[in-house]
Amino acid sequence: MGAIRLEKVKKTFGTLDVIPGVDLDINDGEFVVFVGPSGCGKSTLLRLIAGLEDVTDGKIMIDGIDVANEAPAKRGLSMVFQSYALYPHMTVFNNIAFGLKMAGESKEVINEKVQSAAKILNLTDYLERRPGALSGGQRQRVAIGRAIVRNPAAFLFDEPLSNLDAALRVNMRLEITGLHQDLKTTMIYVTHDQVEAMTMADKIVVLQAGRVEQVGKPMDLYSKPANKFVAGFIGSPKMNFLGGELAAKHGCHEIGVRPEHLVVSTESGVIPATVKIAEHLGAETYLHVQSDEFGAMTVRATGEMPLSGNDKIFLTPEQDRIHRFDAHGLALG
Ligand SMILES: Nc1ncnc2c1ncn2[C@@H]1O[C@H](COP(=O)(O)OP(=O)(O)OP(=O)(O)O)[C@@H](O)[C@H]1O
Repeated sequence: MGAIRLEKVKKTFGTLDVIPGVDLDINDGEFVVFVGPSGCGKSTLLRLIAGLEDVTDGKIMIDGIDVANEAPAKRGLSMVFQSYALYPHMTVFNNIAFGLKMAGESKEVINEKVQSAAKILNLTDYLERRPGALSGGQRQRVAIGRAIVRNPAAFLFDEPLSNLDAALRVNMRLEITGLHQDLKTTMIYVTHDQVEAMTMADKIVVLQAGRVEQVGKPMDLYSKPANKFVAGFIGSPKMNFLGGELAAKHGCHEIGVRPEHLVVSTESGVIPATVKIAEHLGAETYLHVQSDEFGAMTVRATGEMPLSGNDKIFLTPEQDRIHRFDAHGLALG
């Protein structure tokens, strides 16, 4: 089991109100991603769940029991850190086995669990090496192995991939998603990278300044963001926000149009613009353009797009892809 519920969880550091009050339900077996900009409180929220920080107020329920005042070891959760936190003088086997040895497990049980985790993580050939002789991705897998053998109610990941290079990050992302599919254990994953959130999560929790801005499935946040913050944070490149008469025509303060929802024409359209930079990626092209009325905008076009700097173009938002926002930045239905 691994259902986690936060009830009015608050955290202050001295006079700093980092988490003013969060309510959240995480279902057993769910992959939940906490995402938000630097300093929004996502690591703090994870550390509160893990018990590495004490709550100022509120309840942390794991399978119906409030663990807010329990020691970390009593919560049945396993945390995987960005820094791996491996013991450099121990072999991979002993690093993975460490927690089990401390818990007084028998040699047979330890061997069986370590071998089984090593198999899942493709580490069988590396069990006798020390962490210094491993790649970053392999070290990360050892850290995950150490979490797996404890058979936790939930795995907690704190930006586990941010020390890895871009290609390895994509690989490890797939490995962790695959691991979740195999183990079906609750996972809470903290990242500032909305691409990781979109690709890995069953459920995304978008945080800003310690507040939950929106909770939902990745594609729901993409297609129905609750406000401008979520609209601008989820999706890449970022949504364009356009005010003025165009917004007034749609009965709102501002409209939001994603770069992939602007139709590009060299002949006619709603928004005249000048291409500043065209980034040709092969399958798609990012156009960074300037409009007299709306300023800098980004457009994502697919197919052949033989455009370059200073070309004059016209952009037309796809009607059914327009997001409408009021003066407070809240989405209008
Ligand atoms: N021990 C502490 N004492 C005082 N302030 C802290 C402490 N830990 C965190 N904070 C503050 O709480 C806020 C949230 O920090 P937190 O690390 O949770 O953010 P984050 O969203 O994980 O950011 P990042 O992506 O940069 O790690 C920040 O303003 C931070 O400076």
